[in-house]
Amino acid sequence: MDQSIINSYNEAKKLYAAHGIQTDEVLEKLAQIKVSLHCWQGDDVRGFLFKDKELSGGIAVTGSYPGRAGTPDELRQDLEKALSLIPGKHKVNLHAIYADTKEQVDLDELAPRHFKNWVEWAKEQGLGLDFNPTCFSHPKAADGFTLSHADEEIRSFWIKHCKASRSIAEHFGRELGQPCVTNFWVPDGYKDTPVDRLAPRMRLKESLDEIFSEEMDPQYTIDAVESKLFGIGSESYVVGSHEFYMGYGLTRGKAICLDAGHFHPTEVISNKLSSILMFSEQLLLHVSRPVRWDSDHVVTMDDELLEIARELVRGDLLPRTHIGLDFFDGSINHLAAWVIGTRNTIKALLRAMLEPVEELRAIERAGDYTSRLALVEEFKSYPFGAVWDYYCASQGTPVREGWLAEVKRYEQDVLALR
Ligand SMILES: C[C@H](O)[C@H](O)[C@@H](O)C(=O)CO
Ligand SMILES: [Mn+2]
Repeated sequence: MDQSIINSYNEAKKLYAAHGIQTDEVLEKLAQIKVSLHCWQGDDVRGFLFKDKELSGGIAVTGSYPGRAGTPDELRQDLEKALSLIPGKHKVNLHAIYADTKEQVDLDELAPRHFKNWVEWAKEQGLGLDFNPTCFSHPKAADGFTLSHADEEIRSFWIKHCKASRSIAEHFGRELGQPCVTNFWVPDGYKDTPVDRLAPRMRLKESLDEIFSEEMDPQYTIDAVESKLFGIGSESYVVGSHEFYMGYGLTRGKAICLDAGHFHPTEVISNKLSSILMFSEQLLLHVSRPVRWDSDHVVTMDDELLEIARELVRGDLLPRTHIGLDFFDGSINHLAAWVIGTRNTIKALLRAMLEPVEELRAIERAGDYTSRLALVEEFKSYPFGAVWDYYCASQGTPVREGWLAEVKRYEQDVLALR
């Protein structure tokens, strides 16, 4: 390792130690945290099963940056490259449409064999896998309804798909020796104000109860349910609202998934973590960045990211929280998006771990809000960068923007040839 990185780290170490923060221990803890990289950033949410089908479900990717993955092998190659530039050992989050098979198979017939190559690859790479049923970009989701559809035939198709997804997830968990988080998100909703808000919600509840009727070992798979406020084409009403899934998750023992882009523009998920985890065993996060709407921008080091990280660290909520990413930007290099968003998420957690939490808590309890504000603000310019650089180097990953040259080289040697 470069001596200047070690020297800067040692200087930073002393400053943090003066506040009772042991940086070596912090880095050991940080290395244990897994972030789930969403495969769909790699190909603009197209998948491989129905490549010609337009993206639907009220979500949108903009941009036409060249080089996106067009085959499972390309996607895995890109993920490997991105992961080599991110410190730590992580997970990859798959959607059902990313099945790697030559069979012509519809979503309701998917089985673990269609993901064999993914499992083999994850084993080789020492990665965990997470999973999602894909309830969009399919003719049976064309009118915007899936699990809450009024047509029984369509509803059962989606129930079958979700059940199949759970079996695939369980298989992942068994094979990889770590739980696969299966996230259920459906786009169902109305463009305009509905007359009957209740009936679709009753149907969604029934569908979910049916999907979860088979008990599965949490050692292998953990179910999560994701709410949304609105989507394109479901501006006035979303069946699976926050209140719906709060109730559902809490009464059924399912993890609640909070996507940072799924709330009102000034509403933040960081303020929800301590409440939800008081009543729920586990939580799934979709770390994203909404810009005026659920735009799924690449995660940056903004106030909300830092606040999410602080909540997880200060409340000791990390052991019960699964951290997933959810953004898709087609206007920049697809790998760079993963690297920037994931490195920022990990770096935010590090920053939060490098705050004098106990000292701050005592100050707050004593009512000394002046010192609270002063210390929190001063810590923003403590040398966390030196600790981050040391961490990246010790994990064998590029320091600072060193990763960018590697992405550019990869773009020239690999992506440009696609
Ligand atoms: C593709 C994802 O499942 C999707 O982004 C979902 O998680 C979501 O957030 C929809 O807005
Ligand atoms: Mn999401």
